[in-house]
Amino acid sequence: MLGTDIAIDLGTSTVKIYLDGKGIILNEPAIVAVNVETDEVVATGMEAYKMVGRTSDKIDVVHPLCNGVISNFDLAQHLISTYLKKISGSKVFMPRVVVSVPCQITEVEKRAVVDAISAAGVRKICLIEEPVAAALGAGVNIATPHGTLIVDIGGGTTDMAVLSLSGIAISRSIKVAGNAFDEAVIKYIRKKYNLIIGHRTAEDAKIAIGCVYPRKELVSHRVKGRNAMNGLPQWADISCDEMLEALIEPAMQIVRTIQEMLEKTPPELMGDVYSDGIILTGGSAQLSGFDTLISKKAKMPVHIAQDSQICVALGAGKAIQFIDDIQNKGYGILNPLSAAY
Ligand SMILES: Nc1ncnc2c1ncn2[C@@H]1O[C@H](COP(=O)(O)OP(=O)(O)OP(=O)(O)O)[C@@H](O)[C@H]1O
Repeated sequence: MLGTDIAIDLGTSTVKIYLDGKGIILNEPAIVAVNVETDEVVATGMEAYKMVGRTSDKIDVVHPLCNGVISNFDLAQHLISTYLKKISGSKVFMPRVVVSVPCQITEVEKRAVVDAISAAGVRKICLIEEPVAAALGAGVNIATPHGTLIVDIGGGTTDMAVLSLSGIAISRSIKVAGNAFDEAVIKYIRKKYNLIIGHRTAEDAKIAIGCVYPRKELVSHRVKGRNAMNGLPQWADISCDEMLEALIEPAMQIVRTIQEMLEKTPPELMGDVYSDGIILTGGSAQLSGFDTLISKKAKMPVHIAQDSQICVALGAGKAIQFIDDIQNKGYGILNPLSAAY
């Protein structure tokens, strides 16, 4: 195991780890449960995820990453060390690491990622911007002289970029993605039914029947919670049309950002983008109708990448081959686009 290279997609919702030569070997929630009185970690990952909305006052379930960046340094460090120990077992493990980060994060935010991973004991760290990793993971041939528009819709952020031979021609990152959709469902159900539901219930409903474009199937989903007026248990059967009403606003924020980025895209690259279309990656790209909505509004074809939720981790894994390009002892941004030339 000593000398192994790995890639980490340190996401807001999930952490994925790619082992060189093996593929994705870990895909777990980015969640930690903490005892608020003793500050002791009581559960990590899937175990902590099962506790969401079901804990006593003594336990706090925390997401150490918020909107794609580290918001609780100690817990992020704990999360990373736990997962690295999990994949290495009892073997000595000093990997070189490629880690994906949202585009447009600050130097301080990058430093936090590097420090949190370094503390787990690694030999070298290289960062890769999420849209670049997503493109590689989606199987885009970056060695051709072609403009590609990639939109990664994750849990905390939506990162998008037009990639060209020299790297990222233009990019945008907004804090609207899966978590914002869950919040929108919670708000809608509270307003319409006076019903308070938890985050997990909202996420389950979104995955079960959520859509951002009218669906043909007439399915419904039961959500259970607490009446906001009398505090008694209550349920409601939610339809796809209601989910559409709840989710359309955050979805349109993403669409407007794509349109605004297209307006600023250099004209030479627009032709490629218009003929090839947009590639969607990330877990939230699977939300029903997202491809159709974007295609109608941007007036171009839209394709959802295969295994969209693990594209960034797969692409960061493919970028391991460029790790020797970064010579410095600290960290550097990997740019496989320019490395290909
Ligand atoms: N079938 C589905 N339909 C709709 N949303 C889904 C589906 N499957 C997963 N999701 C959503 O995808 C999101 C997680 O996606 P992903 O793993 O790409 O994000 P992340 O890497 O953790 O976050 P980020 O890149 O923003 O830091 C969650 O909000 C989850 O609810």
